Amino acid sequence: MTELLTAAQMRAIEAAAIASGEVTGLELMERAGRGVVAAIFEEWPELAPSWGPAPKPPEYFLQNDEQGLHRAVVLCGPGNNGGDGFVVARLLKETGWDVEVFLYGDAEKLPPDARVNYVRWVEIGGVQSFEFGDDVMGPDDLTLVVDAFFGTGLVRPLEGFGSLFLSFAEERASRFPYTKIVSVDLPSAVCADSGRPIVSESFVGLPEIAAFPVTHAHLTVTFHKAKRGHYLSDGPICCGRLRFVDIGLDDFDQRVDVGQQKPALILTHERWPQYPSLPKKQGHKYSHGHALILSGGVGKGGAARLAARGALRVGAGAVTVGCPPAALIENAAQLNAIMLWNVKDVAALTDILADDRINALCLGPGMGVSDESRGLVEAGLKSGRAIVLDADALTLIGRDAPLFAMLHDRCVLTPHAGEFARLFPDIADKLAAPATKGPAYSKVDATCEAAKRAGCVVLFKGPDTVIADLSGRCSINASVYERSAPWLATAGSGDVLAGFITGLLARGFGPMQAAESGAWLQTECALSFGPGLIAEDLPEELPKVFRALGL
Ligand SMILES: NC(=O)C1=CN([C@@H]2O[C@H](COP(=O)(O)OP(=O)(O)OC[C@H]3O[C@@H](n4cnc5c(N)ncnc54)[C@H](OP(=O)(O)O)[C@@H]3O)[C@@H](O)[C@H]2O)[C@@H](O)CC1
Ligand SMILES: [K+]
Repeated sequence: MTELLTAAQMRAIEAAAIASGEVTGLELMERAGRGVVAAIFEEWPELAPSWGPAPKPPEYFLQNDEQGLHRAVVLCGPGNNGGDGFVVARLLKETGWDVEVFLYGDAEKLPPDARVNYVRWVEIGGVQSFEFGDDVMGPDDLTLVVDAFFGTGLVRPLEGFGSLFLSFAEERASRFPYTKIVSVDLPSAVCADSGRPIVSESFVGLPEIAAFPVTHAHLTVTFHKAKRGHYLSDGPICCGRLRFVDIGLDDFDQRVDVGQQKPALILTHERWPQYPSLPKKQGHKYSHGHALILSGGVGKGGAARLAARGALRVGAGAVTVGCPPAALIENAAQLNAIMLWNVKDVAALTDILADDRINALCLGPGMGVSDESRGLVEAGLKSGRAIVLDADALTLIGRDAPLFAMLHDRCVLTPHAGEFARLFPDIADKLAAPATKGPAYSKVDATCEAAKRAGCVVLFKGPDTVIADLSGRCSINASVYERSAPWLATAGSGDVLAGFITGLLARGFGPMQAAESGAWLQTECALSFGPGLIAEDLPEELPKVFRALGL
């Protein structure tokens, strides 16, 4: 599990490192720029000089005989991101590249370290001036555009020639696939905390992110640790691929008070040793819990059956589908290892819940939004059991304040964006409002606020699934970059996720752990199966995923 930083946290870590006297800002900037160049050569070895993938010391570069090998345009902004750009420009030039640099800002006002690197650059190359009408990207042989306009300091929309330059770069890369765009730290115009483009009022109302002046990089190279914006919202689309450069700040993470806000964690393979309870080691079926999934009526049972299969595969000792009497035959024809009970009404459910071996419930998939369904949700909540509320149950809770008020700390809500907006309309409005200044309100902020209000775990679905509990703990299961699994967008995959979480609750996982693990496993199953996946495949892929995890 890795912590995702906000811009403020990154600044605090950098400040602590500099205050310690162990490193200077200038050294950090040099490491950053050097790391960007090394990452470019690792990403595209054909761009690397013949002596290897990483830059060698400058004195070596200056003697090389590979002049004019490639051409780069480096876009430098008015702060330290721009300073990194000057370092990159210098190193590329010393490697034998033709390099043109543009400065968006006033050289006299650059912060001290950026200013030093500006001066170092102008000793070996010029800073171009911009005239409207110029083709600033130059001849067609452009290999690389380095976007060093803004990083963690972005607070306002990019305007004037700054936004024009990004459009030029985008246009060039779209015409010539060999022209690569590399963003330093973050794609300029993307907010470090939210992943949302910071847009000017004049763009408000335009639906497409493509219409905004924002970099869609092929590669983004960031420093120390990922920022939230790399994983949230449009961040991943704008970053392209993401590489990390170690600039020697690890020792300072712990020495910094990163403020009141708890860190957001990104779910990774490393977390699995924390859940030793996942493999079954001993015990009989009921010692691994009994999950009850309520189903809809005739012809509406598919969603609950998918959830039940997910709960069983993830390891619940016993799983039962409860359905109205008319749907018993339909369900019986489809289920074997999963038990089937007649839950004809609220009284029947209350009777069943007298059996305290039933320790986890799943309500919502295919359930309908009738008064009867409302009664079942109320009975489920009253029982105090660990409970996953999905789909129709979320609709019911969203329109019924007394039901909402019954949510408790053993509940997990699993809304997609539409359901989230029905449950938390004011929070959804804040998230949907155009981000005109940074740091912008993020999906992490929205999910944490929702969890606090609901008093339980909220899992807000998407490629950037955010999971939060009422204590402020928050994690992101990102199905982006190397974990991108767009084929997960298939009917029923949400029902299986609800089933995974319910099964894990039955296994004794806490609500937050169950939600995190369920979401992570769902992506792993999708990645393991690959394109062509349908919801039924997800539970069947779990044994393979468990084997790969060594469970
Ligand atoms: N932290 C670290 O450890 C390391 C950080 N490093 C690098 O430093 C970068 C952060 O540098 P940074 O703080 O100077 O911010 P940056 O993004 O260059 O913005 C500069 C200033 O521009 C302004 N401004 C904002 N938006 C604007 C707009 N739309 N249009 C016009 N102006 C705008 C705003 O200033 P303001 O005008 O509000 O006073 C802002 O402060 C980081 O991303 C990384 O690349 C590395 O060197 C290695 C170690
Ligand atoms: K940038």
